[in-house]
Amino acid sequence: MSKCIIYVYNRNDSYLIPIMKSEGFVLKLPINVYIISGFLGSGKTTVLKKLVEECNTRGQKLGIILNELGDTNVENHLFDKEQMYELLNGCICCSIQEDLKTTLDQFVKNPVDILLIEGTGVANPNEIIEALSSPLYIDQFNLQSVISLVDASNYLDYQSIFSSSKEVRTLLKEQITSASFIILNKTDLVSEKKLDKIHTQIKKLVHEEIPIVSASYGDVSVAELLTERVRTINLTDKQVSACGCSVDSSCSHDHVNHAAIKAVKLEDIPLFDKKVFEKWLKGLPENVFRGKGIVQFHKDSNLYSFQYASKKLALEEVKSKNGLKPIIILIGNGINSDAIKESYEQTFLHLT
Ligand SMILES: Nc1nc2c(ncn2[C@@H]2O[C@H](COP(=O)(O)OP(=O)(O)OP(=O)(O)O)[C@@H](O)[C@H]2O)c(=O)[nH]1
Repeated sequence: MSKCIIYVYNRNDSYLIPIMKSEGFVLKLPINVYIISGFLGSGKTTVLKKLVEECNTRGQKLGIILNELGDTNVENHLFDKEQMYELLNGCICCSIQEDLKTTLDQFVKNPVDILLIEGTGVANPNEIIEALSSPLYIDQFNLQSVISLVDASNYLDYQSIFSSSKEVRTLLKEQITSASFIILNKTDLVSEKKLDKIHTQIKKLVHEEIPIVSASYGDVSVAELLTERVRTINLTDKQVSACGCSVDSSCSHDHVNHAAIKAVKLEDIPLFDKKVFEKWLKGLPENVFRGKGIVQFHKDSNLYSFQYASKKLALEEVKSKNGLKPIIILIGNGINSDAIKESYEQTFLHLT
Protein backbone atom coordinates (compact mmCIF):
# COMPACT_ATOMS: atom_id res chain seq x y z
CA MET A 1 0.00 0.00 0.00
CA SER A 2 1.39 3.42 -0.84
CA LYS A 3 1.66 6.03 1.85
CA CYS A 4 -1.24 8.43 1.84
CA ILE A 5 -3.38 10.39 4.21
CA ILE A 6 -7.06 10.87 3.55
CA TYR A 7 -8.81 13.72 5.32
CA VAL A 8 -12.52 13.98 6.00
CA TYR A 9 -14.53 16.71 7.62
CA ASN A 10 -15.96 15.95 11.02
CA ARG A 11 -19.62 16.62 11.64
CA ASN A 12 -19.00 20.03 13.12
CA ASP A 13 -16.86 21.05 10.17
CA SER A 14 -14.36 22.46 12.59
CA TYR A 15 -11.29 20.58 11.40
CA LEU A 16 -10.05 17.87 9.12
CA ILE A 17 -9.65 14.34 10.41
CA PRO A 18 -6.91 12.10 9.06
CA ILE A 19 -8.32 8.59 8.62
CA MET A 20 -5.30 6.95 7.05
CA LYS A 21 -2.09 7.56 8.97
CA SER A 22 0.71 5.62 7.42
CA GLU A 23 1.71 2.79 5.16
CA GLY A 24 -0.09 -0.45 5.94
CA PHE A 25 -2.20 0.95 8.75
CA VAL A 26 -5.67 2.31 8.46
CA LEU A 27 -6.63 4.17 11.59
CA LYS A 28 -10.26 5.07 11.45
CA LEU A 29 -12.68 7.04 13.48
CA PRO A 30 -14.51 6.30 15.64
CA ILE A 31 -11.83 5.22 18.11
CA ASN A 32 -12.69 2.34 20.42
CA VAL A 33 -12.49 3.52 24.02
CA TYR A 34 -12.21 1.62 27.29
CA ILE A 35 -12.56 3.39 30.63
CA ILE A 36 -10.73 1.83 33.58
CA SER A 37 -12.29 2.86 36.83
CA GLY A 38 -12.06 1.91 40.51
CA PHE A 39 -11.06 3.29 43.87
CA LEU A 40 -7.49 4.12 44.95
CA GLY A 41 -5.18 1.11 44.82
CA SER A 42 -7.83 -1.24 43.42
CA GLY A 43 -5.62 -2.38 40.50
CA LYS A 44 -6.44 -0.06 37.58
CA THR A 45 -2.83 0.48 36.47
CA THR A 46 -2.18 -3.26 36.83
CA VAL A 47 -4.95 -3.93 34.29
CA LEU A 48 -3.84 -1.04 32.09
CA LYS A 49 -0.29 -2.45 31.90
CA LYS A 50 -1.71 -5.82 30.86
CA LEU A 51 -3.82 -4.27 28.11
CA VAL A 52 -0.90 -2.17 26.85
CA GLU A 53 1.32 -5.25 26.65
CA GLU A 54 -1.31 -7.20 24.72
CA CYS A 55 -2.14 -4.39 22.30
CA ASN A 56 1.58 -3.89 21.61
CA THR A 57 1.93 -7.60 20.87
CA ARG A 58 -0.97 -7.34 18.44
CA GLY A 59 0.62 -4.30 16.80
CA GLN A 60 -2.32 -2.07 17.65
CA LYS A 61 -1.72 1.63 18.06
CA LEU A 62 -2.65 2.71 21.55
CA GLY A 63 -3.65 5.96 23.12
CA ILE A 64 -3.66 6.41 26.87
CA ILE A 65 -5.14 9.12 29.05
CA LEU A 66 -3.93 9.05 32.64
CA ASN A 67 -5.60 11.19 35.25
CA GLU A 68 -4.02 12.04 38.61
CA LEU A 69 -5.34 13.83 41.65
CA GLY A 70 -2.10 15.69 42.33
CA ASP A 71 0.30 17.61 40.11
CA THR A 72 2.65 14.65 39.57
CA ASN A 73 2.16 11.29 37.92
CA VAL A 74 4.79 8.89 39.22
CA GLU A 75 3.70 6.11 36.87
CA ASN A 76 4.02 7.83 33.49
CA HIS A 77 7.42 6.18 32.89
CA LEU A 78 5.50 2.89 32.47
CA PHE A 79 3.85 4.15 29.30
CA ASP A 80 6.46 6.43 27.76
CA LYS A 81 6.42 4.53 24.47
CA GLU A 82 2.69 5.12 23.93
CA GLN A 83 0.72 8.12 22.72
CA MET A 84 -0.01 9.19 26.27
CA TYR A 85 -1.58 12.29 27.76
CA GLU A 86 -1.69 13.13 31.45
CA LEU A 87 -4.49 15.06 33.06
CA LEU A 88 -3.15 16.29 36.38
CA ASN A 89 -4.42 18.29 39.33
CA GLY A 90 -7.91 16.98 39.62
CA CYS A 91 -10.40 14.45 38.43
CA ILE A 92 -11.83 14.21 34.96
CA CYS A 93 -14.92 15.88 36.27
CA CYS A 94 -16.21 19.42 36.21
CA SER A 95 -12.82 20.84 37.23
CA ILE A 96 -10.83 19.47 34.28
CA GLN A 97 -13.49 18.50 31.75
CA GLU A 98 -12.02 21.10 29.41
CA ASP A 99 -8.57 19.42 29.60
CA LEU A 100 -10.24 16.13 28.73
CA LYS A 101 -11.88 17.69 25.70
CA THR A 102 -8.59 19.21 24.53
CA THR A 103 -7.00 15.77 24.86
CA LEU A 104 -9.84 14.03 23.02
CA ASP A 105 -9.37 16.58 20.20
CA GLN A 106 -5.75 15.44 19.92
CA PHE A 107 -6.91 11.87 19.35
CA VAL A 108 -9.46 13.00 16.76
CA LYS A 109 -6.60 14.65 14.86
CA ASN A 110 -4.26 11.72 15.45
CA PRO A 111 -6.39 8.57 15.69
CA VAL A 112 -5.33 5.38 17.41
CA ASP A 113 -6.81 1.87 17.33
CA ILE A 114 -7.70 1.82 21.00
CA LEU A 115 -7.93 4.54 23.60
CA LEU A 116 -7.59 3.54 27.25
CA ILE A 117 -8.66 6.08 29.87
CA GLU A 118 -7.66 5.53 33.50
CA GLY A 119 -9.42 7.85 35.89
CA THR A 120 -8.08 8.76 39.31
CA GLY A 121 -9.10 6.49 42.15
CA VAL A 122 -11.72 9.07 43.08
CA ALA A 123 -13.04 9.78 39.60
CA ASN A 124 -16.63 9.14 38.77
CA PRO A 125 -16.67 7.29 35.42
CA ASN A 126 -20.05 8.82 34.62
CA GLU A 127 -18.29 12.08 33.94
CA ILE A 128 -15.97 10.51 31.38
CA ILE A 129 -18.95 8.78 29.78
CA GLU A 130 -20.70 12.14 29.58
CA ALA A 131 -17.82 13.74 27.72
CA LEU A 132 -17.60 10.86 25.26
CA SER A 133 -21.31 10.88 24.59
CA SER A 134 -21.55 14.62 24.04
CA PRO A 135 -22.58 15.65 20.48
CA LEU A 136 -19.01 16.80 19.87
CA TYR A 137 -17.53 13.31 20.31
CA ILE A 138 -20.34 10.80 19.86
CA ASP A 139 -19.28 10.10 16.24
CA GLN A 140 -15.55 10.14 16.94
CA PHE A 141 -15.33 7.79 19.91
CA ASN A 142 -16.96 4.45 20.39
CA LEU A 143 -17.18 3.58 24.07
CA GLN A 144 -16.70 -0.18 24.28
CA SER A 145 -16.65 -0.86 27.99
CA VAL A 146 -16.34 0.66 31.43
CA ILE A 147 -14.13 -1.72 33.38
CA SER A 148 -14.40 -1.19 37.13
CA LEU A 149 -11.95 -2.63 39.62
CA VAL A 150 -13.21 -3.34 43.13
CA ASP A 151 -10.61 -3.89 45.85
CA ALA A 152 -11.85 -6.97 47.70
CA SER A 153 -9.28 -6.48 50.47
CA ASN A 154 -10.76 -3.14 51.45
CA TYR A 155 -14.36 -3.20 50.23
CA LEU A 156 -15.99 -3.94 53.60
CA ASP A 157 -13.54 -1.77 55.59
CA TYR A 158 -14.30 1.21 53.35
CA GLN A 159 -17.98 0.97 54.33
CA SER A 160 -16.98 1.74 57.93
CA ILE A 161 -14.02 4.06 57.20
CA PHE A 162 -16.33 6.22 55.09
CA SER A 163 -19.45 5.70 57.19
CA SER A 164 -19.59 9.45 57.89
CA SER A 165 -18.77 10.47 54.33
CA LYS A 166 -21.84 10.02 52.17
CA GLU A 167 -20.00 11.57 49.22
CA VAL A 168 -17.24 8.95 49.20
CA ARG A 169 -19.74 6.13 49.74
CA THR A 170 -21.75 7.43 46.78
CA LEU A 171 -18.60 7.60 44.70
CA LEU A 172 -17.63 4.01 45.60
CA LYS A 173 -21.12 2.91 44.65
CA GLU A 174 -21.15 4.83 41.36
CA GLN A 175 -17.80 3.37 40.37
CA ILE A 176 -19.63 0.04 40.52
CA THR A 177 -23.03 0.97 39.12
CA SER A 178 -21.60 2.73 36.05
CA ALA A 179 -19.53 -0.32 35.08
CA SER A 180 -20.22 -2.67 32.19
CA PHE A 181 -17.64 -5.14 33.51
CA ILE A 182 -16.61 -5.56 37.15
CA ILE A 183 -13.35 -7.09 38.32
CA LEU A 184 -13.47 -8.06 41.96
CA ASN A 185 -9.72 -7.80 42.41
CA LYS A 186 -7.21 -8.61 45.18
CA THR A 187 -9.05 -11.81 45.99
CA ASP A 188 -5.72 -13.31 47.10
CA LEU A 189 -5.96 -11.10 50.19
CA VAL A 190 -9.40 -12.21 51.41
CA SER A 191 -11.08 -15.40 52.61
CA GLU A 192 -13.68 -17.25 50.52
CA LYS A 193 -16.35 -16.31 53.04
CA LYS A 194 -15.55 -12.60 52.84
CA LEU A 195 -15.41 -12.79 49.06
CA ASP A 196 -18.88 -14.36 48.87
CA LYS A 197 -20.24 -11.61 51.08
CA ILE A 198 -18.73 -8.86 48.90
CA HIS A 199 -19.90 -10.57 45.69
CA THR A 200 -23.45 -10.75 47.03
CA GLN A 201 -23.38 -7.05 47.99
CA ILE A 202 -22.07 -5.97 44.58
CA LYS A 203 -24.56 -8.15 42.72
CA LYS A 204 -27.39 -6.28 44.44
CA LEU A 205 -26.05 -2.99 43.07
CA VAL A 206 -25.83 -3.88 39.39
CA HIS A 207 -27.97 -5.18 36.57
CA GLU A 208 -27.92 -8.99 36.31
CA GLU A 209 -26.24 -8.80 32.88
CA ILE A 210 -23.12 -7.10 34.26
CA PRO A 211 -20.35 -9.68 34.71
CA ILE A 212 -18.56 -9.73 38.07
CA VAL A 213 -15.29 -11.59 37.71
CA SER A 214 -13.03 -12.46 40.65
CA ALA A 215 -9.33 -11.89 40.06
CA SER A 216 -5.97 -11.30 41.60
CA TYR A 217 -3.55 -8.89 39.96
CA GLY A 218 -6.28 -8.27 37.35
CA ASP A 219 -5.72 -11.72 35.84
CA VAL A 220 -8.71 -11.57 33.54
CA SER A 221 -8.30 -12.61 29.91
CA VAL A 222 -7.65 -9.76 27.51
CA ALA A 223 -10.50 -11.03 25.33
CA GLU A 224 -12.88 -10.49 28.26
CA LEU A 225 -11.42 -7.07 28.98
CA LEU A 226 -11.77 -5.96 25.36
CA THR A 227 -15.24 -7.35 24.78
CA GLU A 228 -17.66 -4.70 23.57
CA ARG A 229 -20.20 -4.24 26.32
CA VAL A 230 -21.54 -0.88 25.38
CA ARG A 231 -25.13 -2.06 25.30
CA THR A 232 -24.98 -3.16 28.90
CA ILE A 233 -23.47 0.05 30.22
CA ASN A 234 -25.80 1.60 32.74
CA LEU A 235 -26.26 5.08 31.41
CA THR A 236 -29.45 5.84 33.28
CA ASP A 237 -27.84 8.53 35.43
CA LYS A 238 -25.41 9.83 32.89
CA GLN A 239 -27.20 13.05 32.18
CA VAL A 240 -26.54 14.20 35.71
CA SER A 241 -23.05 14.06 37.15
CA ALA A 242 -22.44 12.96 40.70
CA CYS A 243 -21.83 16.51 41.80
CA GLY A 244 -25.34 17.35 40.62
CA CYS A 245 -24.42 19.44 37.59
CA SER A 246 -26.29 18.72 34.40
CA VAL A 247 -24.10 17.75 31.46
CA ASP A 248 -24.43 21.05 29.69
CA SER A 249 -24.22 23.34 32.66
CA SER A 250 -20.96 25.16 33.18
CA CYS A 251 -20.11 23.86 36.59
CA SER A 252 -18.01 26.28 38.59
CA HIS A 253 -17.89 24.71 42.04
CA ASP A 254 -15.34 22.18 43.26
CA HIS A 255 -16.05 18.55 42.71
CA VAL A 256 -17.43 17.40 46.03
CA ASN A 257 -17.17 13.62 45.79
CA HIS A 258 -13.69 13.42 47.17
CA ALA A 259 -13.25 16.73 48.93
CA ALA A 260 -11.68 15.09 51.99
CA ILE A 261 -9.39 12.77 50.01
CA LYS A 262 -6.10 14.54 49.52
CA ALA A 263 -2.61 13.82 48.27
CA VAL A 264 0.58 14.91 50.06
CA LYS A 265 3.77 15.17 48.05
CA LEU A 266 7.26 14.77 49.56
CA GLU A 267 10.29 15.71 47.44
CA ASP A 268 14.08 15.98 47.85
CA ILE A 269 14.02 12.47 49.26
CA PRO A 270 17.27 11.14 50.74
CA LEU A 271 18.52 7.55 50.36
CA PHE A 272 16.46 5.22 52.54
CA ASP A 273 16.93 2.08 54.51
CA LYS A 274 14.35 -0.29 53.01
CA LYS A 275 13.15 -1.68 56.34
CA VAL A 276 12.80 1.75 57.95
CA PHE A 277 10.83 2.97 54.94
CA GLU A 278 8.41 0.04 55.12
CA LYS A 279 7.97 0.40 58.87
CA TRP A 280 7.29 4.13 58.47
CA LEU A 281 4.65 3.55 55.78
CA LYS A 282 2.86 0.90 57.83
CA GLY A 283 2.98 3.14 60.91
CA LEU A 284 1.25 6.06 59.19
CA PRO A 285 -2.25 6.90 60.45
CA GLU A 286 -5.05 4.57 59.28
CA ASN A 287 -6.55 7.28 57.09
CA VAL A 288 -3.48 7.21 54.81
CA PHE A 289 -4.47 4.30 52.61
CA ARG A 290 -2.42 4.82 49.46
CA GLY A 291 1.19 5.64 48.69
CA LYS A 292 3.23 5.63 45.50
CA GLY A 293 6.38 7.15 44.17
CA ILE A 294 10.03 6.64 43.38
CA VAL A 295 12.67 5.87 46.01
CA GLN A 296 16.34 4.98 46.22
CA PHE A 297 18.02 2.87 48.90
CA HIS A 298 21.42 2.89 50.58
CA LYS A 299 24.14 0.93 48.77
CA ASP A 300 21.96 0.52 45.68
CA SER A 301 22.26 2.72 42.60
CA ASN A 302 18.86 1.67 41.22
CA LEU A 303 15.68 3.65 41.41
CA TYR A 304 12.57 1.82 42.60
CA SER A 305 8.96 2.55 41.90
CA PHE A 306 7.01 1.87 45.07
CA GLN A 307 3.35 1.11 45.56
CA TYR A 308 1.70 1.06 48.95
CA ALA A 309 -1.86 -0.23 48.95
CA SER A 310 -3.86 -2.61 51.16
CA LYS A 311 -1.10 -2.05 53.79
CA LYS A 312 1.40 -3.76 51.51
CA LEU A 313 4.57 -2.30 50.03
CA ALA A 314 5.59 -3.38 46.52
CA LEU A 315 8.88 -2.30 44.92
CA GLU A 316 9.87 -2.54 41.29
CA GLU A 317 13.13 -1.45 39.73
CA VAL A 318 12.67 1.44 37.30
CA LYS A 319 14.18 0.57 33.94
CA SER A 320 14.05 3.90 32.10
CA LYS A 321 15.31 6.43 34.62
CA ASN A 322 14.96 9.41 32.25
CA GLY A 323 14.86 12.45 34.47
CA LEU A 324 13.12 10.61 37.31
CA LYS A 325 13.73 11.83 40.82
CA PRO A 326 12.76 10.25 44.14
CA ILE A 327 9.34 11.41 45.26
CA ILE A 328 6.65 10.18 47.64
CA ILE A 329 2.91 10.69 47.17
CA LEU A 330 0.62 9.74 50.05
CA ILE A 331 -3.15 9.78 49.68
CA GLY A 332 -5.77 9.54 52.37
CA ASN A 333 -9.03 10.73 53.77
CA GLY A 334 -8.82 13.90 55.86
CA ILE A 335 -5.08 13.52 56.27
CA ASN A 336 -3.01 15.93 58.29
CA SER A 337 -0.24 16.86 55.86
CA ASP A 338 1.78 18.76 58.49
CA ALA A 339 1.82 15.73 60.80
CA ILE A 340 2.91 13.48 57.92
CA LYS A 341 5.70 15.86 56.90
CA GLU A 342 6.86 16.07 60.52
CA SER A 343 6.92 12.29 60.89
CA TYR A 344 8.85 12.02 57.58
CA GLU A 345 11.41 14.60 58.70
CA GLN A 346 11.90 12.95 62.08
CA THR A 347 12.32 9.50 60.58
CA PHE A 348 14.46 10.25 57.55
CA LEU A 349 15.99 13.69 57.99
CA HIS A 350 16.45 13.31 61.76
CA LEU A 351 15.01 16.75 62.38
CA THR A 352 13.31 17.25 65.70
N1 LIG B 1 -2.05 -8.57 46.60
C1 LIG B 1 -2.50 -7.98 45.49
N2 LIG B 1 -1.96 -6.82 45.07
C2 LIG B 1 -2.43 -6.27 43.93
C3 LIG B 1 -3.47 -6.84 43.16
N3 LIG B 1 -3.72 -6.05 42.10
C4 LIG B 1 -2.88 -5.01 42.20
N4 LIG B 1 -2.08 -5.14 43.30
C5 LIG B 1 -1.05 -4.23 43.79
O1 LIG B 1 -1.70 -3.11 44.40
C6 LIG B 1 -0.92 -1.92 44.19
C7 LIG B 1 -1.80 -0.85 43.53
O2 LIG B 1 -2.17 -1.33 42.25
P1 LIG B 1 -2.48 -0.32 41.04
O3 LIG B 1 -2.75 -1.15 39.83
O4 LIG B 1 -1.41 0.70 40.94
O5 LIG B 1 -3.80 0.35 41.57
P2 LIG B 1 -4.56 1.65 40.99
O6 LIG B 1 -6.01 1.35 41.05
O7 LIG B 1 -4.01 2.03 39.67
O8 LIG B 1 -4.19 2.72 42.10
P3 LIG B 1 -4.32 4.33 42.09
O9 LIG B 1 -3.11 4.81 41.39
O10 LIG B 1 -4.33 4.67 43.54
O11 LIG B 1 -5.58 4.71 41.43
C8 LIG B 1 0.27 -2.36 43.34
O12 LIG B 1 1.37 -2.63 44.19
C9 LIG B 1 -0.20 -3.64 42.67
O13 LIG B 1 0.85 -4.53 42.31
C10 LIG B 1 -4.03 -8.09 43.63
O14 LIG B 1 -4.97 -8.64 43.06
N5 LIG B 1 -3.51 -8.58 44.79
